[in-house]
Amino acid sequence: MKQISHLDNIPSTPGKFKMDKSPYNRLRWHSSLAKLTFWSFIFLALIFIFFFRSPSSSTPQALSDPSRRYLQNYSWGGAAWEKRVRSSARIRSRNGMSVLVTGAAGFVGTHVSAALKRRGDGVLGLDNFNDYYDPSLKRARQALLERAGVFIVEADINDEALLKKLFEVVAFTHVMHLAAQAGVRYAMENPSSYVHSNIAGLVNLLEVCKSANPQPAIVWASSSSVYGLNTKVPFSEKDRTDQPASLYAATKKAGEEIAHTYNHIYGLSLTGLRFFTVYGPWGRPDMAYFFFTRDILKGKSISIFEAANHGTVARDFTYIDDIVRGCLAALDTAEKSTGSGGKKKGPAQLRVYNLGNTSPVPVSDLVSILERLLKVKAKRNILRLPRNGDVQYTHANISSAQRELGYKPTTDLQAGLKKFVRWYLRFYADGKKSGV
Ligand SMILES: O=C(O)[C@H]1O[C@H](OP(=O)(O)OP(=O)(O)OC[C@H]2O[C@@H](n3ccc(=O)[nH]c3=O)[C@H](O)[C@@H]2O)[C@H](O)[C@@H](O)[C@@H]1O
Repeated sequence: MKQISHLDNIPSTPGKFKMDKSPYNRLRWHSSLAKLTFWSFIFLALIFIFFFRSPSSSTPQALSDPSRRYLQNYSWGGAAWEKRVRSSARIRSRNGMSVLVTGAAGFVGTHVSAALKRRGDGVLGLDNFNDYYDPSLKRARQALLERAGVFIVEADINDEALLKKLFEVVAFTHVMHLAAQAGVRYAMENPSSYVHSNIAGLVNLLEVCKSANPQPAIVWASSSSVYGLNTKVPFSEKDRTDQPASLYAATKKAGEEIAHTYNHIYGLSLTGLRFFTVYGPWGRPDMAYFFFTRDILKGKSISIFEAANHGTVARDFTYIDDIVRGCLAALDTAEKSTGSGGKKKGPAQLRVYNLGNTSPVPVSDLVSILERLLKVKAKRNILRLPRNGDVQYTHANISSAQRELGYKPTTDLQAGLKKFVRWYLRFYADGKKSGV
């Protein structure tokens, strides 16, 4: 009876479940309700399992699939957010430009953003702060830029809605596209992250740029790695680039072809810059000069690669300030896109330049310079160059950049590493940051 009195408290529902006052019917109604509750529970449980456990659901997949882990739900939008975006992108000098810098919390992105801001250009940063390397270094760069008045929007270049919104809020004249999955050897560990950022992300960005009105001019980071197995040195832009040695190089090469397509069809002005092993303060901890420094200081042995028959492995190491000057010159000489409003009005500029130092240095010499600067002897472990994407030698011919951008590198490896080491020791001085 207690149960019946309990049922009495259930509000009457119209139609099928209309209550009858007889005790017998009440019992029957009770059993129907119990069944209904039971089956509703099963139904809800199935829905829960379908949406929250199925492989197509975004939450678990975002965790298990490394290529999706950057597409988190970043919060953006709203009046205050738009105000910050506008203020960061506001031009403060005569003839200045308004630049969207992707990968702004990255090594090159931070330096380029700061340099643009210093001369009065409007700069808005974009970065997904992924954990390919220690995100706290990216956060420290972000803090540096914030003090300079550059706001970094936290989002992935694959986020179409966000990119569209940014172009609605600001009529960017230029895009400096530096967001990418970098690193040659990591491509064997996480290939999909290269496709996600360097191909899908690039296409998404170009799609939004081609529809923007006005269309911006785009300067973006390609790589010396596109020369791959090319043996003709120094590497000139006209040399073959159809033998990439790593998936990373292949995605950068694909980027150059994709750039051609968007230039051809939509009139986007596009300049690709082939960077040669860029190093310096605020650099990337996944690069050899950086982790050699860390490991030498820790007394850990370092692996130095050599080619067959003790062949020298060398790089055309290029100092960050030289690269920044090259990037700014590429932006300054970029012509307008010609497809604004959806109709291409004529051929648009399509360029590619080597930005190197023109003086390759063997990796073993790099280590000797570090030993002198750190005043610590390295524990050298000489290894045969693994077959994981590395090439033996890079050397840039920079005559095109010299002629057309006025590019002239001025910092040699000794001077550049001195600045890097000074920064490194100061940045990690408190012993709290690991350097990785
Ligand atoms: O300029 C480029 O195209 C590329 O430069 C670097 O790639 P990489 O030149 O391979 O730079 P590191 O990874 O710093 O290697 C520098 C040199 O040290 C050597 N190395 C690397 C790691 C190691 O443990 N031992 C070692 O001897 C490599 O073989 C290479 O010759 C960047 O990581 C790429 O993102 C960039 O696109």
